[in-house]
Amino acid sequence: MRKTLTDDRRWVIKVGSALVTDNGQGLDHERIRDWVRQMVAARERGVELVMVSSGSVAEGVQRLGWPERPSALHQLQAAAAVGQMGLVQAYESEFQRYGLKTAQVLLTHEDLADRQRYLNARVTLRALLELGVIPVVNENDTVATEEIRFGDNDTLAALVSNLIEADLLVILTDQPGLFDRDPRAFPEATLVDEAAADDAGLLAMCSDAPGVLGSGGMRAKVLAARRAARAGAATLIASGRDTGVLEAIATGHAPGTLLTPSRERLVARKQWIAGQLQVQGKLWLDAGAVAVLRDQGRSLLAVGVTGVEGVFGRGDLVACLDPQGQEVARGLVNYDSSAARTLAGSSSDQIEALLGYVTEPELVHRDNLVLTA
Ligand SMILES: Nc1ncnc2c1ncn2[C@@H]1O[C@H](COP(=O)(O)OP(=O)(O)O)[C@@H](O)[C@H]1O
Ligand SMILES: N[C@@H](CCC(=O)OP(=O)(O)O)C(=O)O
Repeated sequence: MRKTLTDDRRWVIKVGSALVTDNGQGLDHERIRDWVRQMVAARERGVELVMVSSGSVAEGVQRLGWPERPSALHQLQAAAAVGQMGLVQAYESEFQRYGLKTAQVLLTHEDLADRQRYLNARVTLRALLELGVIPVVNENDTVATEEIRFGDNDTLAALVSNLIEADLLVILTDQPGLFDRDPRAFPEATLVDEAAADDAGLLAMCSDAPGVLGSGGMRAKVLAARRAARAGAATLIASGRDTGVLEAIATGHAPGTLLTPSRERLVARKQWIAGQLQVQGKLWLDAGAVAVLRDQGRSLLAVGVTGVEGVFGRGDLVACLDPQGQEVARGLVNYDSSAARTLAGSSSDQIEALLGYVTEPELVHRDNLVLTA
């Protein structure tokens, strides 16, 4: 029996490019009007809402009269700047019909990687919710270069869910939900009704390829559900083409695929660590270290480290890999990369003799360590 979502009080609703722009033909005002109507109804039942809307590039391409989506970054950035105007205009005027205000929030990966800016974004979003304003979030595509992009708004929506501690992330897309195989290639694929967000089998069901206008495909949505689950949120993947999909959530008959959290909600600081997209280095662990991290929630000591990769400073984010190279955890490291190389394999009481100083007895303290596998 599926968990009902009727008690969820804070939702993030993400809509994909193909939906918002009627498959790239231009903003689908009718559909936007219908989502807004349903969101307003949810608000009246006491739900707080943040929207994450894609579509700036697809809308910009259409407005500029280009025959297809360009591949050059500067053209994508220009298209995003043009299309974003259309997006905010559409949401603002639809919500205005109900006397509600919207706020444009454009975020980059760097904004959320930096702890101070992350906290600022959190305060702002929460202030907007308190003011009864609907934040409409997108990636700040005009300044985000290839290396620092989220790339897909599913990831961004999951991080926004973490920022506002949402109960529910709704990902509206052009499919009725997650199928056991890509329905574009396998018409006989069947819809998954409910699963644990961290179920390892889910990723194998997804092809990486997005639709013509999307960017992350179903894989990005499953990964987003995992990220949201770490902060305690469930994710519903459903068709934005179904009329009444948001109303159905409120009445307990949500269509689509529900991916539920199976672990305890991480504390806020650990959510931020888990939400980071880029690591500065890697620590290879022996099997014993993997076991104590995973099963006993202990700190990582240098004695369990067999190799160090990358150049990083004290306080940077590093990934911890098992002997097969699979990431098992990530955390903020207490020693820089050259000190970590010196300490690898040694016990904590040797730190002073090896380095001439001791900052901490652990390489990564458990308060700064998050299991990711
Ligand atoms: N197992 C799967 N179940 C459903 N859709 C899948 C699956 N694997 C791949 N896909 C594809 O993912 C696409 C949705 O991703 P994407 O185009 O990025 O959407 P959006 O623009 O809404 O973010 C679908 O059109 C579908 O063809
Ligand atoms: N920031 C980009 C988002 C691209 C994107 O993630 O698209 P989608 O996979 O349709 O959600 C835009 O607005 O075009």
